[in-house]
Amino acid sequence: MSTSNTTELRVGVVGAGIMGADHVARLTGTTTGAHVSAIVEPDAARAAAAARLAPGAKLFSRVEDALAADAADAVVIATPGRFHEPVLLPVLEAGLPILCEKPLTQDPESSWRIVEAEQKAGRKLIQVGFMRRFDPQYRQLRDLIASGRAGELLMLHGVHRNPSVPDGYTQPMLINDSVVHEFDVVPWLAGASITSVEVKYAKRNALSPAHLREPILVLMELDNGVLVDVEMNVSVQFGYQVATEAVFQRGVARIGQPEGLQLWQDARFALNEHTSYVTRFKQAYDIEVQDWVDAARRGAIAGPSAWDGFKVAVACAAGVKALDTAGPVPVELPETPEFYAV
Ligand SMILES: NC(=O)C1=CN([C@@H]2O[C@H](COP(=O)(O)OP(=O)(O)OC[C@H]3O[C@@H](n4cnc5c(N)ncnc54)[C@H](O)[C@@H]3O)[C@@H](O)[C@H]2O)C=CC1
Ligand SMILES: O=C1[C@@H](O)[C@H](O)[C@@H](O)[C@H](O)[C@H]1O
Repeated sequence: MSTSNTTELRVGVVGAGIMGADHVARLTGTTTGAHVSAIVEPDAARAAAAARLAPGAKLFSRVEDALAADAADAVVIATPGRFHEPVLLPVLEAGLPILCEKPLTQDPESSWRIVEAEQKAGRKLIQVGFMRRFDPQYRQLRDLIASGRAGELLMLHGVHRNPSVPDGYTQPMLINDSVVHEFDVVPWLAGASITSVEVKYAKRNALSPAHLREPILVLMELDNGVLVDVEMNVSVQFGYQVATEAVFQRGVARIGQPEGLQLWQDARFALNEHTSYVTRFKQAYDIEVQDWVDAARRGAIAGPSAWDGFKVAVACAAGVKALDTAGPVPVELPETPEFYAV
C-alpha cells in the first residue's frame, strides 16, 4: 500500500452495477481521504458509465490486472455474491484492505476458505458490507438495548419489504440475498447468537413472480431467550420498508418508520415512502464507507469482519434448509478462532 496519513487512499471498485456505481459516486463526491483510482468491470457500458462518475480512474476488466498494475491501495467488491470468493482471494493475497458487499460468500464452505485465507494474510483485511450496523436508527436501538433503560429485551419484530425483485431472484435468495441482513444485524442488536431458524409460509401473494412462494415469516431463536420474527416480503409494490419493533420489559421501541415531509392535501395526510435500499440506507452506506476508509488508512477494519460474514453464511445455510423443513433448523457454529476473538 502506498498511502500515508497525508495521502488519499486509492480505491479500486470491482463491479460497477447498482451498488458498485453507487459506491463510486459516494467515494468521489462524499467520502473524504479517498478517491476511486480503478474500476474493474467486464461490461464495457457499465465501466464507461462508472468512469464518468470518477474522472481519472483506470479501467480494467479483471481484478488480477488491476492488482498487477498497482492501481489501488484498497478494494471495494460489488460483484454479484457468486464472484466474491474469486475476487477476494487475489486481493487478500496482495494484502489490501477490502470492503466486500454482502454476502461474504454464498455458502459456509467458501466463507470458511476466506477466513482461512485472511488468517494466512496475518491481519484483518476484510470488512463485510452489512450497512445496517451504520444506520443511525439501528445504532440508537442497539444503544437502548445495551443500556437496559426499558428493561430486558424480550422480542424483536422485523419487516423487510421490497417493492419487487429483478428477474433471476430465486426462492433461496429470500434468505441468501435478503434475510442475510437480519442474520447479521439481529445478533449485533441483541448481543446474542442465533441458535435456530424456522420459516413459515404466509398466504402467497398472487403478484409475486410465478416461481416465488412468498411472503415468508422467518423465526429466529437467540441464545439469550429473545425470539425474533421477520416478515420477508419482496412483492409489496408500494415501496421499500425495513423496520423493527423491539419489545422490552417496560417499553417498546420502533425504528424504520416513514419520516420526512408530511403533506396534508385533498383531505389526505401523506408521508413519502422509500422505493429502494439506495435511499433508505444512503446515510448508512455513507458512514460505512467513510469509516472503512478511515480504518483502512490506519491499517484496520471498522465493522463486520470476515468471521461475522462466515457466521451469517452458516445462518443462511440453515435458513435455506428451513425453506423446505417443518420446524426449526439448528444453527451450529464452530468455536471462534483466536484471530477473530478480539
Ligand atoms: N448492502 C446492500 O444493501 C446491497 C448489497 N448488494 C450487494 O452488492 C453486490 C452487487 O449487487 P448489485 O450491484 O445489485 O449487482 P449488479 O448485477 O447490478 O452489478 C454487479 C456488477 O458486477 C460485474 N461483475 C461480475 N463479475 C465481475 C468480476 N469478476 N469482476 C468485476 N466485475 C464483475 C457485473 O458485470 C455487474 O456490472 C452483491 O453482492 C449484492 O448482494 C446489492 C444490493 C443492496
Ligand atoms: O441487499 C439488498 C438486496 O440485495 C436485497 O435483494 C434486498 O432484499 C435488500 O433489502 C437489500 O438491502
